[in-house]
Amino acid sequence: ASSSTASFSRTPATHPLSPRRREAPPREGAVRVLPMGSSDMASQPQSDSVKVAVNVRPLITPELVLGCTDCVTVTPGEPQVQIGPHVFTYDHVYGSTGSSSSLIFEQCVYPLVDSLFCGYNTTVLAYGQTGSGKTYTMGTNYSGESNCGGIIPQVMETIFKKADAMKGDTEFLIRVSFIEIFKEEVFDLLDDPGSVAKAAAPARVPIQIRETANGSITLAGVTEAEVKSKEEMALHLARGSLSRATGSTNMNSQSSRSHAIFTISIEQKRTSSSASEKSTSNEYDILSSKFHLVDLAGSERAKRTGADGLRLKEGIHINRGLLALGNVISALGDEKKRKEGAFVPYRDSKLTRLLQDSLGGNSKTVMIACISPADSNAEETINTLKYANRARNIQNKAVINRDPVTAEMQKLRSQLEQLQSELLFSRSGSAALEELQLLQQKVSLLELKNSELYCELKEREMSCEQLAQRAIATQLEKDQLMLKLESARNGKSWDDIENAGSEQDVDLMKTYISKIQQLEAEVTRQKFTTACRNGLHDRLALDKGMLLDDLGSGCEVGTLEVSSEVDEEEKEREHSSIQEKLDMELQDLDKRLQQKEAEMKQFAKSDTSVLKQHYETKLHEMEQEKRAFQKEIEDLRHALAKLSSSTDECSHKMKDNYLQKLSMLENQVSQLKKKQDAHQQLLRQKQKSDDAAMRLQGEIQRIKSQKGSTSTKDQTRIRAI
Ligand SMILES: Nc1ncnc2c1ncn2[C@@H]1O[C@H](COP(=O)(O)OP(=O)(O)OP(=O)(O)O)[C@@H](O)[C@H]1O
Repeated sequence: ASSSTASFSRTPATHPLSPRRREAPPREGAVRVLPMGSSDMASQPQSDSVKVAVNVRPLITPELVLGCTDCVTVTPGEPQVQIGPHVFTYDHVYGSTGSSSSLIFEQCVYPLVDSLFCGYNTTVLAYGQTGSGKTYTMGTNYSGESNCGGIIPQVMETIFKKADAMKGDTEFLIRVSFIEIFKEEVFDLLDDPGSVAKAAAPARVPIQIRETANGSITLAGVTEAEVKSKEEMALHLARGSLSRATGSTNMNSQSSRSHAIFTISIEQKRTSSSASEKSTSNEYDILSSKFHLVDLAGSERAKRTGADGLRLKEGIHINRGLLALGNVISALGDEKKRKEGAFVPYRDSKLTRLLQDSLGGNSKTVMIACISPADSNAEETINTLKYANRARNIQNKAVINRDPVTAEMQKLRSQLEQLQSELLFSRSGSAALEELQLLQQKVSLLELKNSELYCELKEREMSCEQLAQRAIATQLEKDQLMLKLESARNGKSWDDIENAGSEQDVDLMKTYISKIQQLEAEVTRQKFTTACRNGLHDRLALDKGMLLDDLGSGCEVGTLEVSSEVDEEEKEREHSSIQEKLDMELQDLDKRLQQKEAEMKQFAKSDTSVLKQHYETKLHEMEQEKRAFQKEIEDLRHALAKLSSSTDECSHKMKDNYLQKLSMLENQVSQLKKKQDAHQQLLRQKQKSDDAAMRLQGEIQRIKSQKGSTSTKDQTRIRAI
């Protein structure tokens, strides 16, 4: 981890991978930034409105215990939320019978990761009242569990997947920082490795916010830890989450008392080796971009949170920061004010200063408004929805962040080359100079075309990837529906069917589907290779025919005979090199087939009957356990019902105890149910994957025999030639 000046600026710091890297001073110092108008180094700003999604969490146990009812309605098939007489429309709505919450990442955040790799700054911001599910949605309270489903863990995974895929021609430098704004002071959550103990909090030194001459915001001395893997990044997230200030209130037993910003910085340098690539890569040389993942503290009312003393003070600071944020959103979201160029009060709080670029600046931003559906929270929910609605009008101006020093160097270098060649050719006459200029024009046109094609290629690659993801999702949905249908046919009740399918199963299904897709793609590729090779042989045969025709057409002149001999020799050489190539291709094919076969064997190796027996015993045990828990729950509910009529202190305490125990038991039962369903799904999945493996094995067998026959044909043809 390095301690440096982190930039929240509109443009990047100098890339450490650049040829002449400027070392940043250890704690503070101005980062060289590119003026917004420099069009040769930064691309034209993309006007982009802030996208807003609403996530409605389910009613949680404390709300159910209090007898709250659901007062939020999502219009089917529309990103629209209704609460009382108010109707709001957003870019997306999730939860409470809107789209499934698991789609948030895919639809809202995945495109931002793509933009991050194209050099844009990006932000995801979770906003909402206390206890509305911001931390849950963002996954900020990450404890190291691999499958917690929050946005940040998924972002981490996707970033490293993409970086791995681009490793061939791009060098990456990935860093993370994690800060919190607690009582209007900024603290570094990665600063102290042992900062788990909250008692150490007073010793923490707040970080200063600095503003450079051109208005960019930096954090002096914040830890920017370089990470090489998803696991390393996750470790920093988990460590920072532990250090974050949380406390218990009546509204949330684990309430975040600070605004947290987890920032992933990516610096990429293309390392294209071929000369043609180099000529077009100038513009893509070094890109620096940042992904801010913001989990705000929730707005709260002291009356409802029951906060006093320290908690009350924290609450006041939280509300003050959120009020300032609300004012900024209002100023930016009001079209009339924006057109009049009204003042935006970014400087009113540290939160708004740090989010200056995310709201109305150089960033592509998605805001996720989290709401509770409980009628007791209706007033706060309406407020959140109103703010979210206003945020949709905010216009950002995102630019691709290129490293300014490298871009400047590149420009100077090409100027120098131009001048040198002009000087050289001015000495050898004006005709040569004209010719040179024509050639230069041609070259720059070709370079332009090349870079356009490169961009198009990248876009196509991205859309291909997205399509593949969509295909997996659709297949998954189809499989789930088939499972449900099967369950319905087996006489399962609708409730059981609806509740079946834990996240674990969904993941397992995803893995199988993508594996099957991979194998199918491999099979198609091999078919294609065989077809290409056959085409090549046909062409070779044709060539040979033409050659014989040429020879037989009576070349009487001696010189012609000589040239034919030379031609023949050349063709022979060509053919033998093609033969070598084909041999290598065949060997490669053989190797691949062996690999696939080994994979298939592995796939089919596990003994279904033993597995089945194991799972069935497990299922039986779980059923027993679940029944015992359910009985206990029933008993507790009876006891509770009896106690609810009495008002004395002792019964009150007992009631509290029972409630606690009840929610604990409910939790255990739901865990067990999930496990049980997971086991059942595993059994079904095993069967399915066996079928798929069989199918693929058949396919491979077919290719093998095809390969055998084509290889004999190859040999015969080549021998004939
Ligand atoms: N989608 C969801 N499904 C199930 N439970 C949820 C969901 N979202 C939130 N919860 C539960 O609601 C409670 C409050 O969530 P969380 O702590 O994320 O709220 P918050 O908005 O971050 O609150 P605060 O602002 O006080 O920190 C937690 O117990 C969490 O497990």
